[in-house]
Amino acid sequence: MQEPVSEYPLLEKIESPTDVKKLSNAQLVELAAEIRHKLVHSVAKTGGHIGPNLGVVELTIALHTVFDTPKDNFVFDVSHQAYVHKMLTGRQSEIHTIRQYEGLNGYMLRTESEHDCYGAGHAGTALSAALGMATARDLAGTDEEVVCVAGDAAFTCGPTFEALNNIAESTDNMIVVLNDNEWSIDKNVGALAKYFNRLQTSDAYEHIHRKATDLIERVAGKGVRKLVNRVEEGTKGLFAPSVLFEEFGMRYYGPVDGHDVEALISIFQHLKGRKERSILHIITEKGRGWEPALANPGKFHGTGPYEVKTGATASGTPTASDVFARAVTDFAKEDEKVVAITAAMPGGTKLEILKKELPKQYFDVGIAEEHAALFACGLATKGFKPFLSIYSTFMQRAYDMIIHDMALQKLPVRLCMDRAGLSGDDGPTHHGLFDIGYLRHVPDLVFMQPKDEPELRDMLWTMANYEELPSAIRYPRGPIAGVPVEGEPKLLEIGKSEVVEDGADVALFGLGTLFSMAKETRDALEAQGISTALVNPRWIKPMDTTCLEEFARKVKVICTFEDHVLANGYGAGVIEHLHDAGIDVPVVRIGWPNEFIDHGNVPALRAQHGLTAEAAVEKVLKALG
Ligand SMILES: Cc1ncc(C[n+]2csc(CCOP(=O)(O)OP(=O)(O)O)c2C)c(N)n1
Ligand SMILES: CC(=O)[C@@H](O)[C@H](O)COP(=O)(O)O
Ligand SMILES: [Mg+2]
Repeated sequence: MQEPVSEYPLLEKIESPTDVKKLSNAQLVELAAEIRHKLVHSVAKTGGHIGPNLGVVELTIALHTVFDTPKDNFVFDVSHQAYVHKMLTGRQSEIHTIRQYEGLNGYMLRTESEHDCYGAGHAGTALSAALGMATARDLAGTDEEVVCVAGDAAFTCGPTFEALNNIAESTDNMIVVLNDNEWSIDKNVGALAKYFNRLQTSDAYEHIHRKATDLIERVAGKGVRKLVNRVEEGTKGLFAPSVLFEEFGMRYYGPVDGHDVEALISIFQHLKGRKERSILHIITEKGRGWEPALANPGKFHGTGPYEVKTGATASGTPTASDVFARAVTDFAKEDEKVVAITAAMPGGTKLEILKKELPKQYFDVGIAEEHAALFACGLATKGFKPFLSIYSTFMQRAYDMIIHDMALQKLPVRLCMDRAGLSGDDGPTHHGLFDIGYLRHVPDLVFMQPKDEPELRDMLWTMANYEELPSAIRYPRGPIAGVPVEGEPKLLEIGKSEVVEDGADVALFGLGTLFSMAKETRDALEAQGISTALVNPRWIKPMDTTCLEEFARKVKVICTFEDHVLANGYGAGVIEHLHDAGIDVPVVRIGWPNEFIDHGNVPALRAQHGLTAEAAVEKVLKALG
């Protein structure tokens, strides 16, 4: 019987980079087409970073054609664009499991493959890590190549510049690829982005680009030196980036077409073994090869499942981010002192709403969370009301500024931590499971979490009117409880919990997103004749100790619920306080173990780690004896 004709005849034979090296240039072009087709159709089902990965197909093929991982090291910045690398390093048959529970991680992961020399997920780490690897190689006297791939927005990130400043003093031999597609998640921002953009649109670039491409066609495979010297001569002095990077002690090559696999192979063959600090500036298209992503690079930077034909994605219940951005925009309409800041995430935080309606009160500072926090402090000293919206996990970058600049000076910056709690698909680099731990102990700061959408808006309104101290709020990825927001926001009393149901045997304190789980737990306990109180704590700090002590003196067991690790979380604070108050009541806690939680869908991970009403009932009954 005839073998079925494969859709991916070349890709299916790629079990390792060795197989890539066997292909002719023409076959590599064909392989690129197969990879794009596979990516578009597979990510359509799983969701993921389709746009960035479509932009690096030729780059990744060329890298694996010329260099030899795992001996040579590839360090990708963020590594959200490493799906192609995974496909070429023995994982193409598993790419349909990317970001799925117990499937491939959406980022590079040292424990997933020997070809993944460095994990990531947060931006701006690649140059420094690659520099450390290059320096280690020099000290060890080995000869592997270290290649760092960083996007244009990675160059808006502080650590990248810290590495650039240090590179010439650390190694003489490293290759950097600047993958310039003009996009971060939104259009890239800042002086350097404008600079790169001018470069790409200048006549000189067109001239050089044509010449470089013509030359490659004529001399590819022969004296590549001629080609690169010509490009180098052609660009030296013509383009500021070459001056900029040469000031950092790096030899600048480019800009060249990042989709011309033959040209890229020629240039990498030239760069390999030159033992110099080089930066190759390539120009790519985010979403290349799939019309919906090309038309909307922002939407398809990272997306849920979509229709291949149209790019249509499911529209769901309003998310916490929608409620946040709508509320802040409404406040800003009434008060010109209300401003909002994002660190390159206008889409994810939904501050694109404010950007559209009140652009003067909107700021995108690039992937620069530390700077964003300090920028907000400066605004607050002049009487402005800055809402700083940064994902919980990325707010970790601004930890020192929160203590040293905000709390110590009592500057009323409003910290809005989106994606607080388990974020799911992105895995341990993105779960917002540590922010209670890194804020609960900071003096002179108030910190809250809403149980539903209307309370989220009430809390934001309370923050807008609170000038005494910095304030922080945490809310999850997606909807909170799916409760519609109506009417006008209410001011809440700071430090005052909401007692939803009274009870004499057990008291449940369900913080924020897990309030609904606490409610479900109460129903199950009441069904067993156990009188159960249900409290919406609202405030992580100042904790409502009056309410807590009142129940602790009355009931037999207290159970806390939080979408956070248990170590140094909300429940830990409850235990600390009751201990200090000399009240000896058993406290059981529902929350994440103090481990890094894998990627996957939230219900499966909650079930795996005991964040369910059933588990809570079991813990309470056990404590009741
Ligand atoms: C510290 C940090 N802040 C924000 C993000 C969110 N983020 C992920 S990728 C990205 C944009 C990356 O743009 P670029 O480096 O140009 O790569 P491209 O996606 O364009 O290939 C951002 C802002 C992050 N991963 N890490
Ligand atoms: C790679 C990165 O850090 C972002 O693209 C992140 O994946 C966005 O997360 P959300 O999908 O939760 O907005
Ligand atoms: Mg980019």
